[in-house]
Amino acid sequence: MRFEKYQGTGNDFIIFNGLENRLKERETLARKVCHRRFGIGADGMMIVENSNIADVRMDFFNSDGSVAPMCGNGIRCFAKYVYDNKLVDFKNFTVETLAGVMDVNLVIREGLTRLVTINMGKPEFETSKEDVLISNRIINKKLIFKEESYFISVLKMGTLHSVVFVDNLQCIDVNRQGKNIESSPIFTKKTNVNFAQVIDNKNIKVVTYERGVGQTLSCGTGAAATAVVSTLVKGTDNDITAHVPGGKLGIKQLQKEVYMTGPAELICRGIYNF
Ligand SMILES: N[C@H](CCC[C@H](N)C(=O)O)C(=O)O
Repeated sequence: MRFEKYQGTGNDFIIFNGLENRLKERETLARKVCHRRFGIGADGMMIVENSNIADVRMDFFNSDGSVAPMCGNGIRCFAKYVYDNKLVDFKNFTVETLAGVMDVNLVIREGLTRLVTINMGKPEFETSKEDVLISNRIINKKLIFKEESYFISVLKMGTLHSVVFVDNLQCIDVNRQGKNIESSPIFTKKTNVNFAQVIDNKNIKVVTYERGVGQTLSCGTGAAATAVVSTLVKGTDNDITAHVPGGKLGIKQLQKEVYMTGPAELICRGIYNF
């Protein structure tokens, strides 16, 4: 099967075209193709499918094979893939995801996609019992996970995110502490975890421990969720830069909707034996 591998601020993905291959056992395929030794290696896998409500549909899988409703870095790479492979004719189009229909806009320079802007929609602070057991609204609440206390905010930005602001990210063991929160029993289907630090009114730092993946170099929906909490709890600007280990993402909040702008790059393409 033909594949293309992309990265967006260091979050990397394998993309298959479901329109040319009827892909079965997709969760198994995701686990195998994302494996860093026995597969091609990636944080996630996306499959292009037809949609009745948008120009195209994106099915997203974490590297452990679990399905996730949305992926911010992934949808930027997905948008570049469908445009460059002429599956859509315009640089502004819609993508159906399990989190709803997203508007994407490609910034093309010298015929190449340089940046992609995604309207991620509105953040949801009211979480259901389906996601969080203890309360349906957690904003800057002190909670204890494995005897360590955190001021945590929980929201849906396409997918479920927990945000913890700290004074110094250097003091956080992202893998250990991220895992403790990600797999806490208060989250019925686990959570993505973002540790963040305010640099100034227009810049924040974010490091993410992703549900179903582990620590990544970047998480687009996580950066967006963190920017929203930063404005709410820390009073930072509505238009900021999120500095992630793999690069930078622009996050703008406008009339309650959240727009993310960032890069999407083709790494390679080839044939995957499955
Ligand atoms: N890396 C993605 C988030 C994937 C979310 C997934 N890990 C989940 O289980 O929700 C992003 O750039 O937004």
